[in-house]
Amino acid sequence: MSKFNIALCQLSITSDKERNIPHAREAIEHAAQNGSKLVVLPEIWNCPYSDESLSKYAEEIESEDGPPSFSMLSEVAPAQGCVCCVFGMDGKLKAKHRKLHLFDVDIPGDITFKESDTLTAGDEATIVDTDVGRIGIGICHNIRFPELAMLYAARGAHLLCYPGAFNMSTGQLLWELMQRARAVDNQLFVATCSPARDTNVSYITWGHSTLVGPFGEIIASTGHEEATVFAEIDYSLIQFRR
Ligand SMILES: NC(=O)CC(=O)C(=O)O
Repeated sequence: MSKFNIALCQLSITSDKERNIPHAREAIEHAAQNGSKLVVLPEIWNCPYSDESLSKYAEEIESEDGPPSFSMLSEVAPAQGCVCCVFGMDGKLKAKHRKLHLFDVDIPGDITFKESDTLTAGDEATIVDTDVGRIGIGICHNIRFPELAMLYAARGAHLLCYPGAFNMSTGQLLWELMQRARAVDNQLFVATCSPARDTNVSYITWGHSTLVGPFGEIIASTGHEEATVFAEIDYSLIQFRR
């Protein structure tokens, strides 16, 4: 498929996992019913982005007793005929990306957050062939590392997908810049998807989920509220730009 529609579901996320999962499902169904063949969800879409939540809400995805987030994605992808990054249209998990560069930040008087207190970094790049092209996967902070995007480009990726949750400090400075830089460095598409902003939590996300084209051009974007960004990807533009 060299031309298709993508949806970036910038979801509102609460502390209630039992609400977050059906809420995400509804957004995926809405996106697919409006013609999207690839649906991207935010980083950590089933729980709040905080050190205390990460292990509490985590799921053992290999377990046989139906981890709820995993099961929902595996059911909805074939039911709606779409790829939910990275569940294929057959409902099978096509790839699993473990965040390579953890986000540890300490800006005095501004933001302190240390993912390495609760998470272990992955050690592999993740590139996956899907019905909607070859996709390189990164999670949030991974977008700051040009080498990873270059590696994906060298391996023939058409699109880089970064579910992410930049915050109010680094988001304003870097979110758009990083996406456009990775796209233009490598002349491919870059899609990002953030949670919607919630100002009542400790880690406030920037939002602005975006699709960028191979010349670094913004094709579609949104603000910080809950929204789905719909856009068309046309891979023939990649050749045209090179
Ligand atoms: N939350 C992240 O992983 C990254 C981020 O906010 C940043 O790099 O800035």
